[in-house]
Amino acid sequence: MPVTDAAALLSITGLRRAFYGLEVLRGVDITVRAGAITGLIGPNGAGKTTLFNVVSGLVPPDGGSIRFAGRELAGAAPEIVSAAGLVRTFQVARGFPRLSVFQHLMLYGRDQPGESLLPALLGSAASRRREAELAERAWDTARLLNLQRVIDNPASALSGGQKKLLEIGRALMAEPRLVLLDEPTAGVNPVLKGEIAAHLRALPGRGIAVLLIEHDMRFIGALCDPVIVMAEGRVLAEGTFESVRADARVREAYMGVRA
Ligand SMILES: Nc1ncnc2c1ncn2[C@@H]1O[C@H](COP(=O)(O)OP(=O)(O)OP(=O)(O)O)[C@@H](O)[C@H]1O
Repeated sequence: MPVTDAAALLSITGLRRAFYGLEVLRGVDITVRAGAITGLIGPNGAGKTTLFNVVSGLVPPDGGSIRFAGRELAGAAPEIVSAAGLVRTFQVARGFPRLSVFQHLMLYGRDQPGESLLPALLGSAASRRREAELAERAWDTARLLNLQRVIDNPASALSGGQKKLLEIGRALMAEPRLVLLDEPTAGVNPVLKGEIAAHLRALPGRGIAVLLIEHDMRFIGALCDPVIVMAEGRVLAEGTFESVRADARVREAYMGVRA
């Protein structure tokens, strides 16, 4: 019987998924606490992105449990998962290059279950109120991520780092309790990495827990506690950054795979 952790927001147990007979997730057990920024690391091909794909409902699991905020979400469709407050970002930011930052934020805020197009088209007082609330939230999100100065610029005109921030903003507009961030600093310069870290550090204080995949160990070390290490479709180690870094099994898993 697994020990239940009172502060567990997300409890994944025995999660399995294979592609064409190749087992990519081989019984993953992970607990994510509310109020924490949890790091997920591991060599290429360990199964980290697949784990995000399964947890966010894009890929159904072959077996196992995903309990989030007291609900079983294994196999649930992506919109059910995000409506439950579990929202993800992608390695390569998605979106519409010609839409402005503001339009992006509004779009993803509006893209919520229960949001019907009809009242918006009819222009009822309730839908106007909802639009005004959304606009306020979009501005709040832009300010939180220091995107307010570029709020009217098209997404295509943003720097690589700003695109990453917009991807995070998109997730925040869904009012999540947990965000899954897939390589939030990939391709970003060191100064902006520091800025992204500072923005992420503010999220637990707003009631948003974070689980992030990242290859930049300095970023992980500065931001994440605990750190979970995956290798070959399983969790290999978990603890503080210092403890997993000192773990011989972790060193071995990385050896020769990535400097
Ligand atoms: N839809 C799919 N069809 C077939 N194989 C897949 C699919 N998705 C993932 N895989 C395979 O699963 C394995 C794990 O990939 P995954 O992207 O989850 O690893 P990762 O730990 O995120 O690696 P990286 O750090 O390089 O992003 C890889 O061998 C990959 O080719």
